[in-house]
Amino acid sequence: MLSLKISGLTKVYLNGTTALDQVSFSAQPGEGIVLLGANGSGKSTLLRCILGLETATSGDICIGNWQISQLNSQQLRQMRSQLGMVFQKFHLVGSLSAFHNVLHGALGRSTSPRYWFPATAPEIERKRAMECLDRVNLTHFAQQRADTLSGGQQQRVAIARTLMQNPKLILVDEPVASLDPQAGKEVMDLLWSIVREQRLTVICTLHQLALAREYGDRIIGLRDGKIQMDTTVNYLQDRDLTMLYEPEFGVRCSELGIREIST
Ligand SMILES: Nc1ncnc2c1ncn2[C@@H]1O[C@H](COP(=O)(O)OP(=O)(O)OP(=O)(O)O)[C@@H](O)[C@H]1O
Repeated sequence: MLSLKISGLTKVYLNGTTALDQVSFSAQPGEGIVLLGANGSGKSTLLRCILGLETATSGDICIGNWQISQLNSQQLRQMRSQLGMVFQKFHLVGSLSAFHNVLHGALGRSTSPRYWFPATAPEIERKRAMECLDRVNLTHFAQQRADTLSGGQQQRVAIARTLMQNPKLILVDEPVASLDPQAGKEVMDLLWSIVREQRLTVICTLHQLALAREYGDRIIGLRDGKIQMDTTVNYLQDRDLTMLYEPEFGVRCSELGIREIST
């Protein structure tokens, strides 16, 4: 379990775009945060800064005892090995089996070539990979090529690969954007039950407001790189959601599943 503290984080890209503007918040161990915001509001930039893939223009990020701006590249790699990442597009190696993809989750622990192949990986890692596949209910698909699995199954393999890392904090970027509603719900149920049982800290970007309401303990909304709202789901107001998405983006509230505001 890791805590996360973001203080005054600002990111201005070289072309002058301010993607994040004085973003500050903390996440406690075991907290499930859903990050909302229209396209271009800064969600991916925030995740990339947390991963140390983008350098902040100012401000800082502390993950556990690591202060990201102070880390050298070796320390950054060490820090990243504690973070799991689940992406919209799965990022599996399609020609490899589900099992082999999951095994690759152990590569953060060792760069030894032994870890690259199922035949040479240590027995303990192979056993763990099967346990991770079992946790996502894919034991029977272990030897199947990843690119022959359905989208929902591929996302479950990606979750198993993340589990293989033994992450303390998980960053999830639109995990169900390429899935149909049923598969998306199954993936979210699975992901959140794992997060709960392991008390992982999770930050998950979503575009589906119904899912955000269902799964987020806490919802942080970004607009134009600024935090527009930070609230627990019980206190989430339709008005707050409207402020995130309207009016500049021209999205009708009803299309987003937000009730129209009567005032
Ligand atoms: N490498 C980059 N160089 C310049 N500008 C960038 C770069 N990456 C992102 N931006 C800009 O930063 C802003 C925030 O982008 P970001 O991708 O973080 O938003 P987002 O909320 O993740 O959007 P989406 O929901 O569409 O994924 C946008 O205006 C985007 O055009």
